[in-house]
Amino acid sequence: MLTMKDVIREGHPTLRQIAETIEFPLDPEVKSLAEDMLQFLKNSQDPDLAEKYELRPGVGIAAPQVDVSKRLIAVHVPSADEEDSTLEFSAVMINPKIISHSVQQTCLSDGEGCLSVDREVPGYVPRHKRIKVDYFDLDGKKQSIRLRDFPAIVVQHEIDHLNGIMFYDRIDPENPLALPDDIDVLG
Ligand SMILES: O=C(O)C[C@@H](Cc1ccccc1)[C@H](O)SCc1ccccc1
Ligand code: NI
Repeated sequence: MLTMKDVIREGHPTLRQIAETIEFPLDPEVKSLAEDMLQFLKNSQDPDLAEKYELRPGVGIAAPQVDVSKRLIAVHVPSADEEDSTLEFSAVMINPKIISHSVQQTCLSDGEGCLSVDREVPGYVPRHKRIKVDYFDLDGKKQSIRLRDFPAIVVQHEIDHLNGIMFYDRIDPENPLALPDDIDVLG
């Protein structure tokens, strides 16, 4: 199982590389890593397992964060409504590509963090409010989905990792708390 010791931290060169496109048929090692990444997120959101294995809670993770420079991400976003246990969005995405997006932007009111960054970096991270993403699933089937708000933010954060981009690269260095016009602040 993946734990925090497998997660590389900022300063490691892999986090600044452009990850390689994954070829099909899928290498069994890639399929196994994908499953481990999704399981890591589920474990990290289980209070008992997170405590037992000292996992930071995560809603997304990209293969470069475990030092595998391939275009593979996992996302596991629980439903926003505590009462409603149905999941909001959970997927392994191979070669994900944002094919269209809204002009309108969004951001989290508390900014963002990263499993590969062991420090607070204050500031708003403007992202597309709505996105259409094409990707391949573990069966090699092409998927095309539309996301908005928090799930969209998570997927953009993870796809950034495939392109060597860290969330703080998107914070305005002159004024981290500046809000672009018409941005929708979440949470
Ligand atoms: O480092 C990662 O890629 C995982 C991040 C992804 C993420 C951070 C900020 C905003 C959206 C996605 C971790 O999930 S950070 C921990 C976390 C947990 C719950 C909600 C937001 C962030
Ligand atoms: Ni991150």
